Amino acid sequence: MKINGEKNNGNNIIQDIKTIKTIKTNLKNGELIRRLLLDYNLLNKDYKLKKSNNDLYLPLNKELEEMEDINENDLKNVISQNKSQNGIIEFEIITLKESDFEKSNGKKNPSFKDYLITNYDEELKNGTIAHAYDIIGDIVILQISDEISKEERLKLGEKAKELIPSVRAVFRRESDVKGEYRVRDLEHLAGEKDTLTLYKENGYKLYVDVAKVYFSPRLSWERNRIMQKIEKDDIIIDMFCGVGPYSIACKDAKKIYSIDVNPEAIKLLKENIKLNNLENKIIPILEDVRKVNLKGNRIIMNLPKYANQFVDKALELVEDGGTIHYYMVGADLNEGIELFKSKCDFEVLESRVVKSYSPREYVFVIDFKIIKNNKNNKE
Ligand SMILES: C[S@@+](CC[C@H](N)C(=O)[O-])C[C@H]1O[C@@H](n2cnc3c(N)ncnc32)[C@H](O)[C@@H]1O
Repeated sequence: MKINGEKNNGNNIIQDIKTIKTIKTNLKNGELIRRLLLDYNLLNKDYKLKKSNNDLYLPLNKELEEMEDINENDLKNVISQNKSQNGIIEFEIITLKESDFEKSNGKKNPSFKDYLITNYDEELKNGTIAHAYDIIGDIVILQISDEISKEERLKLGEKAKELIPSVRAVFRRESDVKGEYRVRDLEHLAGEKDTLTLYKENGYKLYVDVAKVYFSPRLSWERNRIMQKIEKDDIIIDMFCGVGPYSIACKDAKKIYSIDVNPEAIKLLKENIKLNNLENKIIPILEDVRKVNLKGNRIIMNLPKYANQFVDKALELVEDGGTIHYYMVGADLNEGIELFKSKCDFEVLESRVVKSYSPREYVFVIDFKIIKNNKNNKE
């Protein structure tokens, strides 16, 4: 990152000072924050941590600025919510000069992103190759357009395998998520062809088969937000559970009903329930949610593209006074609010952009507290 291009007192020398976003905390909380940053792949391993008196400085990845789904506030929330044994974690996010840090290893390999920037500048600019990629367990999924030749795609796959740490297999997105199961086609580029992996986030683990089920690591921040809202008496209905990331994030609730129509997702959900010792809490249901008859006080509707078709069903499932976490795709979240206005009385507890979806559309989440469910009262 280059900022501060300054003219030097008439000498006309342009000075580029490389800076690094950094977390400053005390030594006592340093280890906890270091582990959190590693979990989210946000610790910049090119530099050594810096100690000064009682303070520790942890350099952040430049990804923090590049990724549209993580912002500084999200990071602050996640850290604040992980209370240390002694209570509140004190920290601040500051900007330091690169020269304030010692390089961790002078002979270090370039990162995959550095490799892309050096060799594919044009493609990054015209969007045929993206900076961003997903890491799910030990599988990497790149975003490379069909316009890039197969030979070049395979070469990029091999480079990603070489330069991204702990990678077993590299694929590329061959289509958008599609169909009822919301699964995308993948092209294998390098490493093993096995698509099953073990993924960790927010203190739980998940088996994910990237070729058979929907899964997005970019929602881990959002799941953390939901996790913090769970009360011990909550009855959760996860209407579109997939392999269960939201259901498992709700593990402090009393009971969680997890529904999906994809048999592969429910098969993995059952494994994930065992993996996280939640057999007595989560009830997996392989079914079209339209056919399910249940009641809960917290409903999770993570099917953003078609959420508007399932609002009546969600209102049938929710108790009066309960909450619906409504994920939707659109240009403006008022589209969702207007839809609910025609069906029930509610209060909006919280709303936010979760991630961008297309050049003009976003995935939003709106937390609706359902005060009076007019539709059910009429029936
Ligand atoms: C966007 S994915 C979300 C999965 C999961 N919540 C997650 O975050 O990984 C939506 C899920 O809804 C499921 N689905 C689609 N239509 C459904 C229906 N009518 N009833 C139940 N599940 C459905 C799909 O199979 C898919 O797994």
